[in-house]
Amino acid sequence: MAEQNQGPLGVVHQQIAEASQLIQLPNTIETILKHPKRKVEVQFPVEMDDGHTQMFTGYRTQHNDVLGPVKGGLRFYPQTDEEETEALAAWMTFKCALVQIPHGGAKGGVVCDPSLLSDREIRQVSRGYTEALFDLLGPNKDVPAPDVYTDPKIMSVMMDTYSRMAGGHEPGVITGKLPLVGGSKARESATARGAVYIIEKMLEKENKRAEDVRVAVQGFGNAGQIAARLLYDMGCKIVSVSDSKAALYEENGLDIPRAQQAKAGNGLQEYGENYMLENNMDILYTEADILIPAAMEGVITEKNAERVKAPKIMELANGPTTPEADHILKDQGQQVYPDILVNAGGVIVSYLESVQNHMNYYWSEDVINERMKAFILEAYEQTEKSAYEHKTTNRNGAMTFAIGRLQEAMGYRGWI
Ligand SMILES: NC(=O)C1=CN([C@@H]2O[C@H](COP(=O)(O)OP(=O)(O)OC[C@H]3O[C@@H](n4cnc5c(N)ncnc54)[C@H](O)[C@@H]3O)[C@@H](O)[C@H]2O)C=CC1
Ligand SMILES: O=C(O)CCC(=O)C(=O)O
Repeated sequence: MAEQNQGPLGVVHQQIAEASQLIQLPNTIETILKHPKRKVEVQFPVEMDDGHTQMFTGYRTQHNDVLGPVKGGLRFYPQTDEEETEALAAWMTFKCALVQIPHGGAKGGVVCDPSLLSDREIRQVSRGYTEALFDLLGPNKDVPAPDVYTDPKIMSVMMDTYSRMAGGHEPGVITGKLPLVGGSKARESATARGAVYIIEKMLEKENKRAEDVRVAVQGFGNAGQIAARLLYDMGCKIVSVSDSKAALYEENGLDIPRAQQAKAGNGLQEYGENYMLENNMDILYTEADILIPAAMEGVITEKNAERVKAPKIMELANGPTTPEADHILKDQGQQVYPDILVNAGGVIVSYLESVQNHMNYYWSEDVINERMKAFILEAYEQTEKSAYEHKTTNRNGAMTFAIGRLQEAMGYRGWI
């Protein structure tokens, strides 16, 4: 049954309800999982380059900390709001539980369009947000990280602001920093690489060659662009890529290094007019073996799920598929690999970054990739095993496994 709220919060509540029903979860636990521990809205002033002062609004939701300090990204995005932040924080709780790292879930956002801000203004927004939330953050409380339109430079400035206020070096307060100031190697590519490890394993199980696999990737930022490049380097045919302004399509496979060059220049459209899809969203309906939504929430809904042709949908974005669309895709025989599994490489390496910060000793890229691979492939096996045992979808498989761990921890800690 569809819940009234069809935004991201309605989506995550429906996902919790479906999984809870499958494992006959006690009502109290389902209720706890539908309510964040804390959500805050902050307003802070920033002096703009022209001398005037502008107020900015920021959000942070700490969803559930039964497994450890809460953790989750921060987006600088004009349309971000309290509801989106709360939904994304809940997904972080289930993601961390699924991949078995000792963290709870959180998420944050600042309402702004960084493409309209100078570097100095972005830095001041990062400082203002950190100052406003200082009391709630900390290596053992809440550890933010990058998400949409935020990057390692922003994370480094936030770490600097927190450290100054705390009166000592505190690298573990935030992850996704630049390596020179305590960031982990391999964090920038981690979200995409985690998904690629799963795809490699899947191809191995199905006895398929990368060269025979056609992939479409929606979103050409940290997650999408790096995934497209890693899969291209592996030999897959990347038939379509898109960002917020343009979508490219080439039946025989795009030249991804050339697309990256175009993106770094004037935009994907620079790749060539002949390759442009008329409508950006048409990327979702291309003939591909794997569709990777890697941009925003709610792009596959009951309105367009019937048009999606790819037999496998790997959710590199958070929340791209609504529950109604999930049901349509299942009836059409398509498999959706859920966000809390597919994009977990990012938070796994973030966890490894905080471990390195606590030790003050840093590992090589190979060590980090190998450790992340072990975590994510274990979660992949658990997802399929749980889906098989409950005769259900991979999303419900992942959610029931994660909820089972949360339930057990709540019991041990005496919450229930
Ligand atoms: N950065 C990370 O470590 C992680 C990111 N994610 C998720 O991955 C998704 C993408 O995040 P990032 O790549 O980090 O952000 P990003 O800021 O690096 O890139 C976002 C990309 O999405 C594109 N985009 C925005 N609206 C679009 C639209 N309507 N159609 C097509 N493309 C559109 C933008 O043009 C840009 O290329 C988000 O859902 C995020 O929550 C999930 C786990 C970790
Ligand atoms: O790296 C992290 O801590 C969180 C990344 C994130 O925001 C996500 O997985 O959605």
